[in-house]
Amino acid sequence: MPDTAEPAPENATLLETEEDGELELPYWLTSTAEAANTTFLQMARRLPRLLRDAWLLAWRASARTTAAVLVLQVAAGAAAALGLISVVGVFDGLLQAGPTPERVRSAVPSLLILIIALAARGLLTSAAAAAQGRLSPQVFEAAEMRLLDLTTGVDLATFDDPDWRDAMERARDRGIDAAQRIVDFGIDVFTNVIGLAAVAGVLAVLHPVLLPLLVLAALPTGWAAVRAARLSYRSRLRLVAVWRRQHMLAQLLAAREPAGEVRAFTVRRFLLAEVGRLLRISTVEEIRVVTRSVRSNLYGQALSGLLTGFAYVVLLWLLWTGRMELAAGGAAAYAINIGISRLRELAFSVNRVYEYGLYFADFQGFCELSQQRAEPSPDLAVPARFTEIVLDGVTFSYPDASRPAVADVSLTLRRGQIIALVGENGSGKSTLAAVLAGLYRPQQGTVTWDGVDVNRLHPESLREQIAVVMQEPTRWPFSARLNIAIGRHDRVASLENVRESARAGDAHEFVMELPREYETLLSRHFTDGADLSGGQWQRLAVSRAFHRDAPLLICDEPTANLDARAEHDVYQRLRSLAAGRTVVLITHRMASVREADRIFVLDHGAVVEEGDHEELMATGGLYAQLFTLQASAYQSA
Ligand SMILES: Nc1ncnc2c1ncn2[C@@H]1O[C@H](COP(=O)(O)OP(=O)(O)OP(=O)(O)O)[C@@H](O)[C@H]1O
Repeated sequence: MPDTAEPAPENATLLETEEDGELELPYWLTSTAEAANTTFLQMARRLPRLLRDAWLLAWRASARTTAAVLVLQVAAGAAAALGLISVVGVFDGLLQAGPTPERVRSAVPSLLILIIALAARGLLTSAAAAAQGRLSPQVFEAAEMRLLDLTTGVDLATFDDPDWRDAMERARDRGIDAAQRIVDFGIDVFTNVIGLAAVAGVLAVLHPVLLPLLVLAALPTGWAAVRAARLSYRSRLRLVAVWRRQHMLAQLLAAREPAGEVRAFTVRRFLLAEVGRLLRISTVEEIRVVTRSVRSNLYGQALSGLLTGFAYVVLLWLLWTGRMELAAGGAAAYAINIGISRLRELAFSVNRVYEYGLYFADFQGFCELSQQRAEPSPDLAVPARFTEIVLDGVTFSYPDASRPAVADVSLTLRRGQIIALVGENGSGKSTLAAVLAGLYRPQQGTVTWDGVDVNRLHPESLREQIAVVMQEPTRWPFSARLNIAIGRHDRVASLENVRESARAGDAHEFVMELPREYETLLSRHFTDGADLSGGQWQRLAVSRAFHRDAPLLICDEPTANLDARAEHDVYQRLRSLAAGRTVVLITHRMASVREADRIFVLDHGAVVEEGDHEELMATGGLYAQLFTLQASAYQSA
């Protein structure tokens, strides 16, 4: 076991030693790191932007509820101000000359206003809290939907871009939660600012010197709050990499798929130790940050306390020297008290806004990036049935790849043909199939459907015409029935339709043996869920493609996991299905390719041979070599 599994000493500030490369800021965090290494003033300038973004998010989630929260909070602030002003009237009444019953009587109207204002404030604050309670989950919902919408709206090649994937994972990890929190705390900031404005307004009316005194008393608390925010902001930034790694490992340890390997390779203790080490790092760091924040807060509060005391002394001096009425003095003391508690709450919510701002930046960064990468969607729709698809000089490279995966390929597919793509591993067959399926846009060359460039067609309308059996078909955690019917989810499918497709894909028999037949849930993650073998999943995928009933069927090794009999059956059906349709077949089983109308042999992304089986065998090239090799292997077996 590596020595990294040793628990860290309690007092070590592990993150400051930086011996572990993992704790250095990864390259993808550098821009956020710049944001964290900002001065006090720059931090202060960030606040309005964060609040504006929170406001936009809330407004998009529900304009009505957001407006309700704001109006109610402003009204509550106004009621609070009215309450404060009526305190002056109460003191005024009570402190005037004359017999006590007379004084009480003259204080009653103001007292009534005070009671009504306090009650109104209570009601308005509760209504605002209720509206905020409704808004918060709506923001979460909107943020999650926006993220998924943008994720699924980018073109497939973007998924191969590591920077985008990284941004996506960070946004998913904490970004959505941060979006919700930043709105919550943004509203709290607003609420406290309104409350404070009410207090400040009243103090300014009572005596102009009181307002600067309140601000002075607030400064140390504000300083402590921003300092604590900066400390935790920086520390979180440094911990993000550790958290992500710990989170990923913890998820792997709890997932079904790696559970077998975790045991078979006896890596349980090793992985637990690694998770423990990462947790320890963040625990030690968090304790360190909390200790320092508490210390700053203590200094801030103590100084604020002293300055508040000073404010009261000035107040007494104003009264003593007759510069202020006793009634106004009483109200001012009350207002200062409320103002200080408002300030404390404001500091807390500003702190939280900064904290969540870090993750919220991930969310927004990802949204911007994905909007730039969104798939273009021109209006032109594909004709219902095509006669010819032509690829002319098509070249496609993956992001950051040194050489193209498909290089200068020209070929023609006609309606009703079975086309086979063959070649060794990595020769570009799957990539070419994805280009044909309209999933990748070639950087050079054109793909035309009956003479129309696919770039001018709406991508979804193009894909409506295509059914694909992927090399690794998706195992949808739905019922067997829905796993097939999802091939045409927009069309109501009777069980009989689904059965027909299942028969065509050779899935019917095993589905009937499942505990609840077509209604069996195909996921072990749920109670009563069943799992299938690799070959059975593949048969379901073939059935799904049959069910899609599209004029172009692309099969990327549809039989790789099938036994010999199932493979034979599937190909027989593919052939009968090809009538009136075009089938593109990718397979390493050369015997299945034999009867294709046209065979294209790929090598390093380029088509090196083409023809039917006889023609290619006669040429004696790569195809003949591959075919003879496989045939002789079977014969000698
Ligand atoms: N998502 C990807 N990102 C980057 N490179 C990729 C990606 N997928 C494939 N490649 C590269 O593109 C080349 C062609 O791969 P492709 O999967 O098209 O080959 P193939 O002929 O289908 O292989 P196989 O027979 O193994 O399925 C390979 O060099 C591969 O490494």
